[in-house]
Formats: sequence, C-alpha cells, structure tokens
Amino acid sequence: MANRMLGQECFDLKNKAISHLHDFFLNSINSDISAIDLCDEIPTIDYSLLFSENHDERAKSLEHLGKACQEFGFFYLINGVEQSVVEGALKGISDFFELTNQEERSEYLKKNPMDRIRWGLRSHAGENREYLKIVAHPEYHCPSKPASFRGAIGEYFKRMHEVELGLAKAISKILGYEETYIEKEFKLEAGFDVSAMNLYPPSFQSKGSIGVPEHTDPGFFVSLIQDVNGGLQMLTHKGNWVTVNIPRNAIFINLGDHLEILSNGKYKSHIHQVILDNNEVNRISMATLHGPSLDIFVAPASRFIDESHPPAYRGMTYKESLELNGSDEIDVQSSLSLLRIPFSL
Ligand SMILES: O=C(O)CCC(=O)C(=O)O
Ligand SMILES: [Fe+2]
Repeated sequence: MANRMLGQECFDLKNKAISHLHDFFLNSINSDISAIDLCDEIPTIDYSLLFSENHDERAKSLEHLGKACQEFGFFYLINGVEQSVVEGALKGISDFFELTNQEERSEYLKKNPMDRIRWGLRSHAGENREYLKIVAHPEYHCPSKPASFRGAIGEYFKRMHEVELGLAKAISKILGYEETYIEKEFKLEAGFDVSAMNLYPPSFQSKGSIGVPEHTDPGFFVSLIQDVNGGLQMLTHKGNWVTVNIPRNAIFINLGDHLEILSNGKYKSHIHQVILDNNEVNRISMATLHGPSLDIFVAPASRFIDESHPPAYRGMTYKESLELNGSDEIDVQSSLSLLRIPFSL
C-alpha cells in the first residue's frame, strides 16, 4: 500500500495483475464462456468525432452515440479528457488517502445537511469503502490537505465540465433538439456536480464482497475514472452484469436518472454495483455525478409524451429529488423508484 501510485509503471503493473486474474477466472470456468454475449461489449465513443468538421464523420459518430445511449446507457469516451489530467486526478486522490491520517480525514464526517465536503468509512457486509464526497460545481470545494489535491482534481473538473457541455450538445441533437437544449433545460452553467472519491480495500481485507451495493445515480450523467480495472459492474438492458474495464486514454460515462426522466424513459439510468471479489490490491475510483442546477424542475419533455407514451415520471426540482428519500444533497442518492409513475391502463 505504501507503494501505491508511484507513477505510470505502478498503474500498468496493477492493471496487468488484475487482468491476469480475470483471464484466469474466465479460463477456469466452464465452456459456457463461449456463450458470453458479444453484444454486451461496452461501446466506445470518440469525443472529438462528435464535433468533426467532416459532415459524414460527425453524423456517423452522433448515430453511434445515439445507439450507445439507447441500447446501453453507458460507454467509454476517448479523446475527451487527456490521460495526464486523469492520472493527475487519481494521484491527487491517492495522496489524500495516503498523506493524511484517518483522524484528519474524519474532520469531514457529517456535520450538517449542507456539508460541501463529506467523508465516510463503510466496512460491513453491505458496503466496503472509504470515500470523500465533494461538491465540484458550481463552486469547487476541496480539503486543505494535501496541497497537491486542489490543482490536480480542479484540472479534471475544469476539463470534464467542458466535456459535459459538449456531450449535452451532442445528446440534444440525437434526441432531436437544437444543440443548446439540455444545457438550458438543466441550466448546466449552475449544474450541481458532486464527486465521490472512493478507496476500496482488497478482497482479503473487506467484510464481504460488496464494495457498493446495486444502485443508479441521479443527474445528467456520471463520469468515472479508476486506477485499476475490475470492480465496477453494470447491469445491461438484457440483464447481464458486465465489468467496466476502462481502456487507457478513456473515461467511463453512465447516463443518470434525470436524463431518463427528461427523455421519459427513452434513455435509461443503469443499475450498477462494485464487487471486490477479484481485488488483490486496493482500488481508487472517482465517480462525478453531473447534475442539473438544484432549482431546475425536471419532468418528461413534451417530445417524448403522446397517447401511447404518457409521462412515466413525476416532475420536481433536482434539489427536491435529491432530498426525497431523506438524504442530503451531497449524498446524491437516487430516488428514481419514488419518481416513477406506476403504469395504469
Ligand atoms: O467506484 C465505482 O466504480 C463506482 C462508484 C459508484 O457507483 C458511485 O459512487 O456512485
Ligand atoms: Fe454509482
């Protein structure tokens, strides 16, 4: 543990070790492996092509994004955030967990519902992780220690906010709207973004195999980076669990509850979980929930409502939906099941 994140070499070595473990696991289970559904392969979207000056190239990649959103609800994004920025952010998080002691970190234990930085330690059968949650936007909050944290994480948020606006444009277009639609509808210039920085123990140190239990996340979408592959699993439309192995130079994007609500269920927010079974070493991830502005009322858009598609979700402000299940804003817990309108004939 003292050696974590010494640099690229360490990053590559850990990934190699984990991918060997996965290979071993896959080779050792029965021949049903050939039945793994190739259609479950997580799509990759090239961010730069969404804005290509070549019309055909742009149209093709927007179509690809449309399929990824509708048929998966999650995808890898390349050429969005530079690898050096991602590595810098992961190093900042690793420094936070390594260069501070637990007493210093517990300074951020829940104080009041309006906390803008919150720390927690979960170590029981249902959840195994240490986390730091911070409000990243519209105002960036960060712990004062270590000194390296503010700049490294801030750089990731700055770049990711640009990518968020770009994805909002592209997704508005594929939904059939003008490109500023989502940006205005969610008032993204004041969008409420919360970042969860997670440290998961290796499986031999955890109290059970669950890192984070099954859930969906509120908001427009979640961007996720991790220092080693393995752990995060997504439930596909077809009901299969797929493991998120983020390729180098990519980040992972998962559509959130409020895009599902806005699109009246055309795009889905997918259930996911973190399983520690194959973790030989600890793992760091950063899941940033990019949300609408807290005061924005989110309801199914008229374009997605007709006689055969009545509104399937109740509308309310983003803030109300975050507080609906008794959580604080910074907890960013899903309340999607409470917002669904039961189907009636
Ligand atoms: O750590 C991960 O891979 C996922 C974490 C997550 O789903 C969350 O924080 O909402
Ligand atoms: Fe999540």
